[in-house]
Amino acid sequence: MQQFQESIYQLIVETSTNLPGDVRKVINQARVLEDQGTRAALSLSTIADNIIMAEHNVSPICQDTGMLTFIIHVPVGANQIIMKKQIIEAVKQATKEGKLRENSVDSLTGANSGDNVGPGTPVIHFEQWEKDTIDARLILKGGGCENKNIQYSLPAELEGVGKAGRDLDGIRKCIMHAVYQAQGQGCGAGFIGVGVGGDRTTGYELAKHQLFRHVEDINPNVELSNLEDYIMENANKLGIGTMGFGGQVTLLGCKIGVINRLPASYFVSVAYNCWAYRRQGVVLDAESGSIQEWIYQGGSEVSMEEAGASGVEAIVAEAAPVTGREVILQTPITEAQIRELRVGDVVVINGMMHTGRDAFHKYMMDHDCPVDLNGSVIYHCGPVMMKDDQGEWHVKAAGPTTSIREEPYQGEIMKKFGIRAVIGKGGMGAKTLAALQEHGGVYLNAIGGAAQYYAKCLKKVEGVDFMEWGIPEAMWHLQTEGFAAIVTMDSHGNSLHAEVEKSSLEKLKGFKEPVFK
Ligand SMILES: O=C(O)C[C@H](O)C(=O)O
Ligand code: SF4
Repeated sequence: MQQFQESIYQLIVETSTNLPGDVRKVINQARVLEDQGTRAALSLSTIADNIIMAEHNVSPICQDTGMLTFIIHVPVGANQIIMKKQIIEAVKQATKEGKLRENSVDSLTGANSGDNVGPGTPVIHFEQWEKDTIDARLILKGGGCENKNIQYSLPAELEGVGKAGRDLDGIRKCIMHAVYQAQGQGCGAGFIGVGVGGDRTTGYELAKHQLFRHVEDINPNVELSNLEDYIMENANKLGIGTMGFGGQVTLLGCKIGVINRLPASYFVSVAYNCWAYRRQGVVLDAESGSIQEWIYQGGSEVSMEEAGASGVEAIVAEAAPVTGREVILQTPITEAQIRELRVGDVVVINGMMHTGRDAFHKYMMDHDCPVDLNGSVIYHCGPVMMKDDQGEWHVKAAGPTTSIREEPYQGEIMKKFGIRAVIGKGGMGAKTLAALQEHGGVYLNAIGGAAQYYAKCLKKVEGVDFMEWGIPEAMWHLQTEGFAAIVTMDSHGNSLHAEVEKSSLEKLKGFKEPVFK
């Protein structure tokens, strides 16, 4: 088993940096379906560019490299203790080399272990089988989409679709509702794995396991296969679209599995996965641990049909049909400049910007900030960073995180420090919208998961505060050039997120009548 650790390392790098072929194909299909020049089409072309960049740079597709979850099938007698040790070593190495973000955090103290290893992480499941090879699969499912998982206990009364009973039609309603409630916060267009039955734990486990199926496979259970087809056809009618911007494509895949349950329980568990659907697998020789074959089609075999222009040029070039407006802003930004902006405008930012996410927002409620934030931009982002031999930091991956988590604090923090713009993804709620109006602020939606694309715009790391919170939570001071994002909440009370949520709820109501009798 001399090569086992190296093979697992390769599996991690491939999973984090090269989106598999089956996933790429459906993203390409989605691009064809979306009307050119819309916000959704714009997002998809940025996503496609980002996939190409990650493969080329051998760097994380998304900065959130997720909960490392390994499922390993081994021949009878294989030494799982040694394998576990080697998996952990491979994880540490991949983290050190910037292929994974430091993502394992003490739940009570918030301390980051720094190497992705800690109680409960990484997740490793072993299973014995009769074959004489090892099958090692890995999924990297990020926190934002994990937060959009949902579990239903039937019967239930669900918003929009009404009563969901203990039958196939009840399951249908749960899934439609699950897609609706995710909106754009889980970086849709997404994939869902559904587990029917089990208890609360095994139901979710089954749901996550469905994400290991091939995108194009057909469910051998005819009833479930029909339901999967129904969901694929109809979930896209909700009009939520990529990033929740509205559009034709909301869901890219739906896989449903079933296991037995207790008479009293009827759970429908839904695992929501973002477009950055990172899972791969390898078949290994049980003697040497060397890779015999890859289980999912390699990313490099499916081209992403590079957009004509790439990066910022693509956003700017395609911006005109979206709103007709593209605004370049140099920080610090004035209130008057912010009041000019309207939902739909594309904003390109140059100058300083600062990252701030969960720890930052809570802390700043009753502390001073180490830097002057008047007229500044806060970026909801936990980047992947690497220090070079000269001790200088570099941004390796830096897409936005889900902004709604900062809803309790955001408005007050903006007013307290004079912040003019926040950048994130998925939108924010009524409290922030009111504060934007009162104070003169704007919410900019960046394309979730486009971590390579945005890293390229973050030219220089000027400094960092709060390193004791760990790399993702620290406050990074970044010099940026050509950072493009879309105004989705303005200072005039308009919110694209509120609009899409409202219109998709109306559409969801159209799915109330029974379909599967
Ligand atoms: O933690 C992150 O960087 C992002 C997270 O996966 C999210 O979607 O909010
Ligand atoms: S930021 Fe978006 S793409 Fe990245 S892990 Fe979170 S949900 Fe997925």
